[in-house]
Amino acid sequence: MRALIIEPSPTYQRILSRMLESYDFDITFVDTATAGFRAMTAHHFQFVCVAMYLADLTGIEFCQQARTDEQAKHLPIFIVTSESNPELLSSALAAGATDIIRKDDLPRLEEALHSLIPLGPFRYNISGKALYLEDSLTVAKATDAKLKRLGLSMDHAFSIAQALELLQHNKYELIMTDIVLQDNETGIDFIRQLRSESRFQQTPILAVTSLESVNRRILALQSGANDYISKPVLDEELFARINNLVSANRLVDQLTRERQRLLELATKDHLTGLYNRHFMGEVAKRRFAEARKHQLPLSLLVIDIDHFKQVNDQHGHHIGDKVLKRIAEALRQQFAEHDCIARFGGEEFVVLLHQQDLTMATDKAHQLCQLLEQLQPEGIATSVSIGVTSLSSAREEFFDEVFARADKALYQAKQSGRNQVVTAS
Ligand SMILES: Nc1nc2c(ncn2[C@@H]2O[C@H](COP(=O)(O)OP(=O)(O)OP(=O)(O)O)[C@@H](O)[C@H]2O)c(=O)[nH]1
Repeated sequence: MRALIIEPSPTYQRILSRMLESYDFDITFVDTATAGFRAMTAHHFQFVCVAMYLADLTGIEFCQQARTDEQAKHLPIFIVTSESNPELLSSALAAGATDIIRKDDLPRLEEALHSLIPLGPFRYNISGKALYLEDSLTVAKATDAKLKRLGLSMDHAFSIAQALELLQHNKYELIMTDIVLQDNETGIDFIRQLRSESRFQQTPILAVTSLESVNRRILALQSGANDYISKPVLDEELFARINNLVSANRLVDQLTRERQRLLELATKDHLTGLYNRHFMGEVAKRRFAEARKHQLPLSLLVIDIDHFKQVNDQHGHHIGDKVLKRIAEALRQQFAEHDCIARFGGEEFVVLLHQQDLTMATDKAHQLCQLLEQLQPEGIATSVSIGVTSLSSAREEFFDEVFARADKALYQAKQSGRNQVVTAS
């Protein structure tokens, strides 16, 4: 990594040198624009800092001249100055300076370098794999080398079929596609195909288009590409666009995971992973309304472990927890996904049986009672008592009322000796 500093003041040369030394730059110091141009012909620099006033040119004139040279057209050039005259500063930007760094605000140079220079100490924080659909092996190889410098390894596909095959077996941080492909295929078809599948809805897609094809670029974006880059591809632009795409996608991933975590915390019981009482209340509201509206059956089981206090007392709370988890697992296996199962508290569980009438619900309750009697979680003989009821079709009922009826049935099951089902209509 080479940097060029064109600075006549030895003091500022020292200050800049000290500031950049931790970044392991190979720095060339010169004190005139002429010497600067000479150095730029001899070496390739990653960026240049130039003072505003030099013996031969101003920093503004230096920028103007540098920008006429093809090699230095896109080179980051920072004018480092004590000047604060806004007109002077805006003419520096107009002349092609990348940024103006005030001498009393030098840390801004570091910030600017972080966003501009993709290599060395300023390497983007990217890793993983990219897929590139490109029918030219030469272009693909050159891109592979560039992506390696960014920290991405690249798989290359010549055709859409090959790309889709690779996507079956690999996870990619980024998908790049050329727009014009061989055999009447286009990158637009590929992008549309990807976006039609839910698993690729969020994957960042970068379209690679030729400079003049504005319509294709628009079509690529309309088809679902997140961004495009035009050929001939400039390294710095490619790095910046990829970095933006991959970082934004990671942020979305992170937020999605966090949202999922918060949702779990709010809706699930932390010990068993079953829904909690609050969530069951919310689901019940919707299911009750739906059942009333369409005259559908709906039933409720209230399940309570018998003499659970003895399990805790004889085997310890820790084993009691394991028993609760094992019973929760059995409930999950026993009921369908659309039946809402919740731990209501302590050793009590509630199941909302979707579109099942009282007879069906009672059968299920009996099966469950037998299953749990045989389960012997942690080698401990356990049983449950179950109260069953259904939503009345004759009159409007709400959850609390139906729950109270099932709970009363459960109480009767306990009173009648436990390990049994009582049905209330
Ligand atoms: N291990 C464990 N025990 C719990 C938890 N929540 C509640 N309990 C225990 O569950 C037991 C419930 O006892 P009781 O309400 O007397 O009921 P029971 O012993 O099951 O008797 P019956 O319901 O009448 O058959 C108490 O000992 C509580 O401490 C929990 O999260 N983990």
